[in-house]
Amino acid sequence: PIPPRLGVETPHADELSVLFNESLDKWGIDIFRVDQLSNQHPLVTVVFSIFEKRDFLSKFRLHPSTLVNYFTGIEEHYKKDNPYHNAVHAADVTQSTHVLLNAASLVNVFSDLEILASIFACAIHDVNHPGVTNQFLINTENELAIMYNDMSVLENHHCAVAFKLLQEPNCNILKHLDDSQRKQLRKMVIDMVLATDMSKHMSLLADLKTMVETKKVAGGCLLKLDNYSEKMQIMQNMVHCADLSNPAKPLPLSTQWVTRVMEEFFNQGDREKALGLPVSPMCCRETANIEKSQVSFIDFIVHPLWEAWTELVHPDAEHILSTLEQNRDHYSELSATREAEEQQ
Ligand SMILES: COc1ccc(/C(C)=N/OCCC(=O)N2CCOCC2)cc1OC1CCCC1
Ligand SMILES: [Mg+2]
Ligand SMILES: [Zn+2]
Repeated sequence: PIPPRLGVETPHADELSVLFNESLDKWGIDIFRVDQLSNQHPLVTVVFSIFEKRDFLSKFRLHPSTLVNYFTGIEEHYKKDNPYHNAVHAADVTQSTHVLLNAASLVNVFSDLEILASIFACAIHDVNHPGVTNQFLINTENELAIMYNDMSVLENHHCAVAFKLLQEPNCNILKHLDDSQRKQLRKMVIDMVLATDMSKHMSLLADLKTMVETKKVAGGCLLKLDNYSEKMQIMQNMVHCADLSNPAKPLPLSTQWVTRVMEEFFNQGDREKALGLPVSPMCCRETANIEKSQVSFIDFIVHPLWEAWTELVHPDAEHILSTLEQNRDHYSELSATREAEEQQ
């Protein structure tokens, strides 16, 4: 059967293709609307449309039905009842990275294979996420923590599931890549997905800052990226930025992500309480201060990262950084009024 032009069968195909024509390359596309219009296949349609737009089907001789088959399998392995870590988040991170790759100062920096690897990594980066953190899996001696010896447990699992699925019948989208390309892609995808483990955040950011400093010295051109590790550093930070981009999106999108991530945290807190385990930070639905947590998350993690990224790709990400700063002030004002109310 010939796959539909958007990769998915939906009664809203016309509306969805208008939305993509207008906003697939834009920061702040309403990814929740993509989820609705695509009949709850946001990841398949986002990946398929980005690959079409970048002409990857012909560049890498990807077969449309194999592509739809594989990413439908991946999408099905994202747990629909996770409030946050579901296929909509994967579609969001994938589309966000697609936009970041279009920065003027990144043109000609990455090869087509590196771009394919980045988009692929985003699409699979949280596949089969159980809706709890690495720490929870470690504390409960979950079979995944035993399997991966407590090291980047979730991120190792996401990679393994994604590459195992490639071996299913009619799923091998990389069939027509040569062995060297396939080996390079596999290594790049693993390097990027493992870098989405929040425990790597501080070292990733430190390296990014160093690169920005030296780049400034080297007259600001990014073309100096000749070795693998420097290029991979940029790709890892790009995917990490996309993974932490919720607070830098237009407020109506950002607030929906906050509600979803808190719901997932609170579910974990409920389970920790039921197991007699100490409840993790921000996971107690009785005591959590949602706005306050977002303000510190932005101040200590997200803003420093986006500040460094914005400097690296100056001036292409200025509007993203200013949206982040506006949103931060919004949460800060909300948290102040909430505190004032609680005083009365
Ligand atoms: C929209 O809000 C958030 C979005 C993303 C994240 C994080 C930390 N993403 O990190 C990458 C994925 C990851 O490793 N996680 C996923 C979340 O749980 C920890 C492990 C945290 C967010 O808000 C938190 C912090 C302040 C109140 C709740
Ligand atoms: Mg993750
Ligand atoms: Zn993620």
